[in-house]
Amino acid sequence: MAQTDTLILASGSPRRVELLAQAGIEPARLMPMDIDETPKRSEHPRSLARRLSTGKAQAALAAIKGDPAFAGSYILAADTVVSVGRRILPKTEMIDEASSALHLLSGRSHRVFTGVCLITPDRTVRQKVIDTKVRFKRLSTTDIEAYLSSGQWRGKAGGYAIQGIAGSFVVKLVGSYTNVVGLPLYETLALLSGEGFDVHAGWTDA
Ligand SMILES: Cc1cn([C@H]2C[C@H](O)[C@@H](COP(=O)(O)OP(=O)(O)OP(=O)(O)O)O2)c(=O)[nH]c1=O
Repeated sequence: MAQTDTLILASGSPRRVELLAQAGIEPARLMPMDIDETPKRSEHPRSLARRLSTGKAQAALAAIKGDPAFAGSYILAADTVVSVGRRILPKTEMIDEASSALHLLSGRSHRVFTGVCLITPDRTVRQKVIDTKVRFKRLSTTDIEAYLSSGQWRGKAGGYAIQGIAGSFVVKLVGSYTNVVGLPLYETLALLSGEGFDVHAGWTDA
């Protein structure tokens, strides 16, 4: 069975590292991949999450190609997309983007799609997209202004982080919580163990 020392996480997201650690998995290498995340015209959020997670994993594969140090490595990547209907919300880097996203999310349901892609040592490509339905309470002006000043929206799909203050906005969640944070743990571990990775290797007392 493969061990943790063969896992490359093609991500710079601290949340994804934390989520894997939560499941006792510590990647041997972090390889953030900078790819163009612009959605195609009228691209469905599910297809965008699939395409970007696969793109990140393939970019990491290209980066290690031919390097004997990485022979036998597994590459894991993910991409999280938030949508209201067919409308894809941006990963917010500017406060006005976050403000528009929060106004749009207020008092309604939205969906969070996370694509997960695993490339195995024999270069098999496995991918899944998991979606979670989330309903926010109606956000007051004070809620939104206070959230914006918290800065927790920075670098987050849809302008919020459910694992922080925005957890208090959620009136209903149907599906995987970890999927919203950025990596659906149940499905990711199933993918890894299904491809021969020993997901229990790190389940020792901390
Ligand atoms: C919706 C939501 C997103 N997020 C984060 C997860 C991701 O880090 C980010 C979505 O952007 P992504 O492009 O999926 O990931 P990233 O750019 O942060 O990292 P990388 O591409 O290197 O893997 O939003 C939360 O932390 N909490 C949430 O509730």
